[in-house]
Amino acid sequence: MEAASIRTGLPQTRISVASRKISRLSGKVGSVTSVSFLENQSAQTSLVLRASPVEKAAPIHSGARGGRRNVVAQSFTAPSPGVCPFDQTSSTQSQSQTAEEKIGVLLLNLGGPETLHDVQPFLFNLFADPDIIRLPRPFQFLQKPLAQLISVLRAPKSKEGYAAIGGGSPLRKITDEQALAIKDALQEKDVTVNVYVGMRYWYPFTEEAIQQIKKDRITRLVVLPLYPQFSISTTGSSLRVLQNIFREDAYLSRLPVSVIESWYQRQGYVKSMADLIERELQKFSKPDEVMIFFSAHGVPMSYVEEAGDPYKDQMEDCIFLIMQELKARAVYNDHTLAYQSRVGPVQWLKPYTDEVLVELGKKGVKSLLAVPVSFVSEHIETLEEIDMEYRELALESGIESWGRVPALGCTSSFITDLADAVVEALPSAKAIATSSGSAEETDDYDPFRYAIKLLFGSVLAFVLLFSPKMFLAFRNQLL
Ligand SMILES: C=CC1=C(C)c2cc3[nH]c(cc4nc(cc5[nH]c(cc1n2)c(C)c5CCC(=O)O)C(CCC(=O)O)=C4C)c(C)c3C=C
Ligand SMILES: [Fe+2]
Repeated sequence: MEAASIRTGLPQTRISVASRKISRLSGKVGSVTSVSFLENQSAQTSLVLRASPVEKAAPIHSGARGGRRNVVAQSFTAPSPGVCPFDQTSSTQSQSQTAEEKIGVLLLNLGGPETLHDVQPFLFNLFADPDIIRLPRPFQFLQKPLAQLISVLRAPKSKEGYAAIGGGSPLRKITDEQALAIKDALQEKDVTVNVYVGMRYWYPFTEEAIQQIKKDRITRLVVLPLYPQFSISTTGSSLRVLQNIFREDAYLSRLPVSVIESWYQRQGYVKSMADLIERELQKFSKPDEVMIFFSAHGVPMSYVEEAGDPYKDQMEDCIFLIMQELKARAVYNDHTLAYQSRVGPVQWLKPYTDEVLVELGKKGVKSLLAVPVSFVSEHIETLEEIDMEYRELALESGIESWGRVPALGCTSSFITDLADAVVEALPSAKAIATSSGSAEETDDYDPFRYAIKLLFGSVLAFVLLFSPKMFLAFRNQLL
């Protein structure tokens, strides 16, 4: 698989700015772009893998909140001959490396509230993320007060959504299942790994996963965000968290790491999506007359136009590849792409899913197959937004026949492909270099300054947001 098939959007400099010093690494393993999230990599820190005959089956722990372990699958042993050996470099470190190799795979995901009680604090974590609400530098001290306010305003609407899908997000359960499936798929390839789940906004948090990785003395780590396409708001945000944790820690900063930045371009993913689409099309009475409607989670337009988020380019590329695969199978349906789930009073990527559905209905489209394409598990936006809200809107707009492609979940061809991506990424794992945080990044550690900022920020946020005009603008968009 050639490097030329990888189209990840933007040149390194723009990505670096966009995702706060998350820099791309040169290495491209198969069709996966491997990245490391800190600068100043040194070949001197690469480690040698040695096969170990010892294999110890370990119990499986399902991650749980509040300090319970989030290793969803683990066992310690050496990689397969297919992965091993790695080239030994000239470093002293590698020469002294004799311990068995313990490979970790860290799955990154968004996380979701497990109960209705979790919804507001989950939303707070989400909106407190500077990669989700990107405030200009002078206003960054408003981040947490704003997050508090927006999460409280948004919570009732979100709760309704989560209540409609059973009272909580299924994300954790599905991600745990995917972790186990990836572990098993790797084991079938004779690669024994521990798989960890690190969520960005809810349990098990990424920080917990990293603590477990440290405890387990993992010696090589592959980071696999469960987002096919890269966005500053998803993969970028999770990598920023990792970057911050890794650079402060002596063990972690020496750990060889490979990050699979985006993988929508992998054949296994594209073919698995095409399989699902083909299968769902067959459920319609006239399959070739069905409009294939790709619905992606949106991001604010400014992410793409100002911050250089490659998400839109990657999404369009992804749809192109899936349609190309379908054409190769003689499936020539019309298709379209729109963006869903916008939040707040700013412009998001267009066209918007709801508006396109209405237009298609007006144009006389009668059969439509919705394909969620930015996420690989069922979640609130598939189960509630697409299956309930958009379905109803489509039927009201004149569409008579509605279908929806399920999320990939644990589809075996897809899981096998992710396992392949891990194997391909292993050789390019590189240790990060330690560097101290910038003034901006270490700012929050001064509790006194933090308290003053929080107080001042809260007052300002409330004054701004409770001015009738601002409040109404926000409220109308959030509720
Ligand atoms: C590729 C996927 C996603 C992108 C890009 C993304 C950006 C993004 N999201 C919000 C705001 C919210 N997202 C919420 C839930 C949510 N988001 C994603 C994925 C992406 N988000 C998923 C999979 C989920 C669902 C998790 C689950 O519990 O099932 C929510 C909460 C739900 C709601 O109230 O609608 C919010 C809010 C922003 C602002 C953003 C880009 C800046
Ligand atoms: Fe989202």
